[in-house]
Amino acid sequence: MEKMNVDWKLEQERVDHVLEEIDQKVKKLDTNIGGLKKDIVELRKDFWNDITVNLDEPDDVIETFTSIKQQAELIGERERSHKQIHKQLKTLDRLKYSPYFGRFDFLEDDEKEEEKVYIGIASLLDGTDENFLIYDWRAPISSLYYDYYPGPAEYNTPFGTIQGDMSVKRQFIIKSGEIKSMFDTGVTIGDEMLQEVLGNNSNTQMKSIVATIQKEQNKIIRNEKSRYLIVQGVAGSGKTSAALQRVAYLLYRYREQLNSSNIMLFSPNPLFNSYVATVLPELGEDNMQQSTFQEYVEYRLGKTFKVEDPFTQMEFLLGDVDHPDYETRLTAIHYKASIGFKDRIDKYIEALGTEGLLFKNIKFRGKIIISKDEIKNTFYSLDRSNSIPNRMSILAEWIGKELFKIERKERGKDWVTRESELMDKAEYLAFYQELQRKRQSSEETFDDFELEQKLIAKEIVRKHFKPLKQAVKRLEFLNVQGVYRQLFEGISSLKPFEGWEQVCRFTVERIKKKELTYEDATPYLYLQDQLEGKKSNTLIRHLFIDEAQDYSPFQFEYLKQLFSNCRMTILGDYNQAIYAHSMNAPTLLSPEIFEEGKYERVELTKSYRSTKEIVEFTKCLINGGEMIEPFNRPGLLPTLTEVGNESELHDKIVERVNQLQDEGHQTIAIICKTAIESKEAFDALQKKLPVRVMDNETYSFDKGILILPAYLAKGIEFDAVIIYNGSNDQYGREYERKLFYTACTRAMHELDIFTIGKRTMLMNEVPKENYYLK
Ligand SMILES: Nc1ncnc2c1ncn2[C@@H]1O[C@H](COP(=O)(O)OP(=O)(O)OP(=O)(O)O)[C@@H](O)[C@H]1O
Repeated sequence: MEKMNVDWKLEQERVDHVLEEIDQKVKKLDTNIGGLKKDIVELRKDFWNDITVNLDEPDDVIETFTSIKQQAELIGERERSHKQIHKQLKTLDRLKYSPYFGRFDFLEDDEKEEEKVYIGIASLLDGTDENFLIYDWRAPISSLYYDYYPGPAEYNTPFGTIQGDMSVKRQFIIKSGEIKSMFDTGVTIGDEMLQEVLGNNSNTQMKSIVATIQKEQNKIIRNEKSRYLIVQGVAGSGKTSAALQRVAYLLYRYREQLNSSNIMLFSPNPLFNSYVATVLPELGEDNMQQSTFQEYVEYRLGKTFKVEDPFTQMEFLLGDVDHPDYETRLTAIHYKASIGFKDRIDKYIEALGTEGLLFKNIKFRGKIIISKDEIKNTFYSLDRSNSIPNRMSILAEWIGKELFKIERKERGKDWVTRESELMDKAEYLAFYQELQRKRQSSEETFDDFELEQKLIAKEIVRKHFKPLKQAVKRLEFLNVQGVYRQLFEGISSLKPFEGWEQVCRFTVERIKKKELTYEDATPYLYLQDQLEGKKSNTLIRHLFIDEAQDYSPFQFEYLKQLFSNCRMTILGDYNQAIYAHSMNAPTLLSPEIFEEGKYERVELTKSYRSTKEIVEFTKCLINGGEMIEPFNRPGLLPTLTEVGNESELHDKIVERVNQLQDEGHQTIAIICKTAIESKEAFDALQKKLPVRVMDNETYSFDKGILILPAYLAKGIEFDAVIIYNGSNDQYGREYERKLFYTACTRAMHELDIFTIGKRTMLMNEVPKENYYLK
């Protein structure tokens, strides 16, 4: 105890010293930034004064141009430095609040002196710029902190492995420059600290976990070897957290080659996007690009179709089982997600190289000017050794030329004369100015009125042809819709399975109505891109896919093509595979869909989110749950309350919510099965509680009482979770097991299940002592 007090005093003195150093740095930077700001303001003010503008002779023009360029570069450079310093100041500000969270002492083999390594969210050098007062948590040496306990230890650097011996390993909680707690730790870092962090109330925004990264998570964060890193992690095991720290790590490790615009995160819904948006800025990094697969689909197909989103698909499948299309859809969803369907499309594409492509007539002013047959004949007359996309671009060029011929002929037509007469003053003036401009840059002379009329005609026709030409460039003459439909219309009459006819009928009917189901979106885009030869995205160099169990093998093939040079970090949990296509079928998490030797797979089995009691309960809800290991944070048993009717249900929920709030819980989620049930719950509860309902249009959430369907709660956590109606009527099918599990695992501290009538059979395997029957 005595020693600890002395240590504490010494450590606080060091913190004070570091804070002084930070202050010195801030002062220095403040002076620099002040000077820079003044420079920029003055440079901007004098921009034109310092430039010699002379446009008389070509040489002078070049000189003027160079002078402008130089001046602009000068400002640009100052502005970049300004931004840089601004960023440094922000980081120093964070360090000032909490300079570091860990320390270990390391004696490198063959060295005499032990180094005391302090770890924080950024590196800090002392006044001589030689010694590290703080090491960035991402520096090579810092990995020792996450990977070893005192004893022999080693770490990798770009120049080789360094070996040595670690002695002290210490953790700190420092707030406002004051050490609040300090522990010497052993095997795992931060049992005490984790207890403290995890015991806190949940937040509406995810937090960074740098101070308490666990060894197995560190493996994910620092992995550099494989093209595809697959992480199967149980609910609450820190997959999303590890993914975000990994983004920060990559940005640090490859800071010369990589910036935040080269990294993209695909997340399950827009709400999740905002939930994770603060983690990287908290670590002093810019956020990566974020999107959802659906956003991409909408961007590509939203103008052509009413595209169904995955939530609507889910509502359908969770809803009326007796719907006449129910079984057909289920079959279609499974098949269209599979590699079998992709193979079929690949064969189809091969055949399309010889026959079967469909085109659209090109019309101008209501008349066909190039017919679809003409286009088709031209396409199939092209050398077949060229790929379809190559032939498509040759075809587009041919159409472009044909259009130009037609365009020229149109100029003399009556409609053009009429239009030129109808031109209003403003339009005419615009044309006239354009002509003047052309006159300056052209050899032609325009004295003649007739010539001017001709040019006006040319401009009018050009204007009308412009959208047509642009559409041709976008290959819109190809009838992708028809080609896709044809797949289900008997051209390839091979029946892959029983019930295929119904799937065909259903698909064609939908497409005719300009509707595209979610399961059709990926195959449709795949087919389109294969025919058109879409270039893959080269900007994104690292793609993160969270909730990867929601992606089908077909989607993965598609993503691989879309991001062909990209590394991928793929994270998910097969026990949370709640979409129909991923149930009892391979998903993006399944090793068999990856090429041997190209991927690495990491498993996380420890759950950090929920109390031990909640994890012991939820692990019994799924098959194979034995391997889930709770982090040892004690709490109360989950409860089960059976009631007789809805009004009793609402009374009990109100009572419980009030109690939870009194206990200090700030985010309380009432989780329903579907959006429809959420709406009903909201209507009933809103008179009695300040509740908010969330749907797939909700982009962020605040603390309080929330009602939402389980599929929207994915990836997110709450202090307390109330299952709205966990009865056997609601969750009576095997199909709903993973949904129920996902809902229950959102709880950090408290889980209460209410049921009208008999509880769900999905709880059959849960031992009675794992919950409290009210
Ligand atoms: N090493 C850690 N230190 C502190 N907190 C952690 C750590 N690992 C995970 N957590 C916490 O556990 C909770 C769950 O983490 P996260 O959401 O990243 O898990 P997940 O595996 O993505 O979960 P799910 O699949 O259920 O959505 C979060 O509150 C996170 O902050």
